Amino acid sequence: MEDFVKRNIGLVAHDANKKDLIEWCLWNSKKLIGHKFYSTGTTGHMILAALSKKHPDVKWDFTILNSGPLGGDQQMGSLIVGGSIDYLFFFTDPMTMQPHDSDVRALTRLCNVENIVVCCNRSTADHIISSPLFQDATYKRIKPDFSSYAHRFANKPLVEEAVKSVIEEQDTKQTLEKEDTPAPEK
Ligand SMILES: O=C(CO)COP(=O)(O)O
Repeated sequence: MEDFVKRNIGLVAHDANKKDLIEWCLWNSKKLIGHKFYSTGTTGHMILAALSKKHPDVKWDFTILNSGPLGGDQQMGSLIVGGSIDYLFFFTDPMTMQPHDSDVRALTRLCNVENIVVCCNRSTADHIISSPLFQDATYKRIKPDFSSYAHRFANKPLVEEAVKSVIEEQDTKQTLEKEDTPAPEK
């Protein structure tokens, strides 16, 4: 038998998709045993309850974050950037505008920044969990190299130039402000 490869899996679903994700987890529950899970608040509590009911003897390893609209999506994003998540199963609702839409977009964007596996619907989730790569210890995701972006100001003359122009701009502004100030009455 192949060695078990423990994955770090994010689980999130919008309200209209929670039933779908719970069903999917139950359907794949045997394949999910032994992995580590991170989930937004409401989704996480519901999935953990369902899995615990189906497998009362299994000790599920769940870290439950805040509810999505209360910062949970951002916490998940932070975990992704920190390298703690390998897969994100995020069943999104295509029909309802979310109050935290900016967080949702930021979360999916960070998956692409880090090149982690992400899917937003059940069919794709089926394909991912059935992929041989899901249990292939030799597969290593390519971590995109953004070092040239991160260090774009590392060039010393460039930094000095930027700082100098900010200071000059401020000096000019202050001089103009002084000129505009009415002279104090005698
Ligand atoms: O809103 C969500 C994802 O954007 C999910 O949050 P909950 O799991 O707390 O419902």
